[in-house]
Amino acid sequence: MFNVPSLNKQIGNEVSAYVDQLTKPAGSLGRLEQLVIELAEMTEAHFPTVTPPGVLVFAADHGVTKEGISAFPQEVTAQMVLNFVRGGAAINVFSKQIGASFAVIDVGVATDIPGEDFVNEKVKYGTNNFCEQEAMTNEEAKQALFVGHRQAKKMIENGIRCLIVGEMGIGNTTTASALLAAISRKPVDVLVGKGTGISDEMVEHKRKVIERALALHQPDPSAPLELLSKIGGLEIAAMAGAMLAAAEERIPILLDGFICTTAALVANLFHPHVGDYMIAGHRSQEPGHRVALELLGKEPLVDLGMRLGEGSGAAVAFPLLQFATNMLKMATFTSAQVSQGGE
Ligand SMILES: O=C(O)c1ccc[n+]([C@@H]2O[C@H](COP(=O)([O-])O)[C@@H](O)[C@H]2O)c1
Ligand SMILES: Cc1cc2nc[nH]c2cc1C
Repeated sequence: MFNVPSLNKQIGNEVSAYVDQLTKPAGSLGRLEQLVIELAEMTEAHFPTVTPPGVLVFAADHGVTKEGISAFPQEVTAQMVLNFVRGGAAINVFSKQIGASFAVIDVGVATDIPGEDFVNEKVKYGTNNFCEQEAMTNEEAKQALFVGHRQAKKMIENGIRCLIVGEMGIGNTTTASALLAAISRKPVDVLVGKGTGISDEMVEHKRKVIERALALHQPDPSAPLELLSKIGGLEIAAMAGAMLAAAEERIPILLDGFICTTAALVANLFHPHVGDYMIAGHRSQEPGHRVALELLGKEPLVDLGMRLGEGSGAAVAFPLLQFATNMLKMATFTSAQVSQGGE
């Protein structure tokens, strides 16, 4: 279904050798050196660039909110979409700062959203409550996946060089925790957290809600579309689709927090090479994020105690990618006539 190329390790080796010729002790720019090599392997460019970046925010609702698992009511999803449209959310401000193209996509908000400055690709008016029935049909999961795929392809055609995938969906830390429990086979209590800010008692209730859903559906991670249809979210499916599209086009993907990284794991179930095109932006406070990052084999660039979502943590980490690529503008020992050190 998806066609993701392998990394170009040869170009990586060539850039690695060039980085060692720059006027600095070998390895002294630390992780930034590794980053520019990874970006070269992804993009097949000796001088990779990540600008301009693009930010896609997928919004959808979750039937499981009926179980009382969030600190906020469901209508906040639609209200925040309007806030994104008007430019008032954190990701709007941060996107402007990093010069990103920005789009917000309704892939499954529970109500109709007035106005036109957003992409209306609604697949369904929110998922069903997965404690009682499947969240959506296989067909709906596939539709949502391809909404994300199309939106990312469009942004890439318009020239973005790095993709940030954000989300908005009240209840989606419950959905992401259920997906991660199915994928990692870890007990729910090590994954589940406070999301938007619930009490310890509510976290305990949230754990039971997720365990009920897992017992009902017995989801199998070797069948990712079924996994999404049983216990997924429409925005999570779309995020996975967007990541698959970016990897197909050799566009680096900068990951955000817990929900985004869970979507990344889902994308990896569709194609094992997608993860090669991902860089973890930040570590979210949600406990499951640590597990998701470990499973993906990624170490985040920053850890600022953030837990917002929307793509905000990735946007904050983005300038580090610019530092990494700009490193290649340094002089070499030869061009600057600086003596090289020995052993
Ligand atoms: O990205 C994260 O790590 C993250 C952690 C906690 C909460 N969120 C955001 O908060 C919402 C989900 O929280 P909740 O409590 O309603 O499940 C959703 O809109 C996410 O964007 C995001
Ligand atoms: C206000 C608010 C903003 C958000 N942005 C992403 N998730 C969110 C959840 C809430 C509640």
